[in-house]
Amino acid sequence: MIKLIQIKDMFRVKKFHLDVREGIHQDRGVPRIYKATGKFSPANKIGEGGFGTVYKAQLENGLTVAVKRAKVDKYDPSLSAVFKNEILTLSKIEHLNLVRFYGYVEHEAELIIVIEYISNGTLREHLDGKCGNGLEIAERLDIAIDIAHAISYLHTYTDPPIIHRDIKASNILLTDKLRAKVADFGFARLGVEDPGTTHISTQIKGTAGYLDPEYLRTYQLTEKSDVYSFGVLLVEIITGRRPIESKKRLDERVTTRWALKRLNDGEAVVAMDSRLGRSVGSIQAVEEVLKLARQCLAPSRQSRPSMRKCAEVLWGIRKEVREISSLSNAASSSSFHTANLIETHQTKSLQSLFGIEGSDSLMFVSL
Ligand SMILES: Nc1ncnc2c1ncn2[C@@H]1O[C@H](COP(=O)(O)OP(=O)(O)OP(=O)(O)O)[C@@H](O)[C@H]1O
Repeated sequence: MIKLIQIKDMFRVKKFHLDVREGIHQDRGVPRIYKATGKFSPANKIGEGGFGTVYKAQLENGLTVAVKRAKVDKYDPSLSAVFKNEILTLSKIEHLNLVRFYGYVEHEAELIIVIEYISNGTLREHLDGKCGNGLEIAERLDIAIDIAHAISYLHTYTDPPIIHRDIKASNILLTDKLRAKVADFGFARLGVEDPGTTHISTQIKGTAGYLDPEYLRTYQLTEKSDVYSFGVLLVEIITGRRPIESKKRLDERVTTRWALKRLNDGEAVVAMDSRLGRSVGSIQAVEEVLKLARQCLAPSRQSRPSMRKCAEVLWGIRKEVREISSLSNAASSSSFHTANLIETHQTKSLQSLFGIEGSDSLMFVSL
């Protein structure tokens, strides 16, 4: 029988470790996953990553899930290592803005992870216009805040902290209500447990364009490497561009460098995604988000804010945008009111001038 670890069970870490140590040889789990995915039918395929293929599946109990099937290669054990790492990390976490883990199957050559199915594509697909109707500034801010909450949770509220190491727009899944869920924990690492230690020394993992230069140089990994990637992601959210745009002019190829130059030259609006509506609120938000990105992208990790601080700054920006938009709504409705008053006044004056009354007079005025 497929082992679908219930959410409440996932926190019995001891039980999970036992499962991992002994392995779960669920010979009957595989047929059930075969059935749920239509024998891994291409029609049910929803994505392909470097380490496996993702399928949409319907379990017997009616639950729709995403099934990630590892590309198991006996000559390349690193593939299954990435998968097992993802299982281990997913089993330790639960947060509204992280993709939910249901269970896994390991049997002979099959290694399968069963996770929550998120229906609305990735953030990158939305920014590319392949999904959805284009994201407005308020939606982009909400998404950035959701991601900041998810990473803050990983850094602050798990013990030991978890460093994701692959924060990028294609790893952010969106729900129908445009809530963001961080996915893909294949590269995640447990952070330092000992308060006297500042970093972990480890080989470089991640995606080009999002990688912390200090980690690249020193092989020292801390939570601040995720903060750096989050800074790249913020620039991506604001500009709509990918971190590396190889077809652009030389000075525009590295998006963070180009966007921060625009910010430093006092023309942040130039870096704003052309699909974003221009308003006082959105332009101000773009500038403020780029300022936060600039801090996240500081060359030295000590100068970067914590993810918690990033979330707080983003809350402040969202609050300002809401205030500006409600003020401008109030102003436009009050100017509408004033215009109405003027028109009524003019109507009355004209009525008295021409000695006419009723709806004809209104027609006359509107002519
Ligand atoms: N839980 C899910 N619900 C819906 N779609 C998903 C889910 N997980 C992944 N996908 C889809 O499958 C694609 C591949 O996901 P996967 O995590 O395997 O790789 P990736 O992050 O795109 O690439 P890589 O692992 O090489 O960085 C995603 O881009 C997404 O479109």
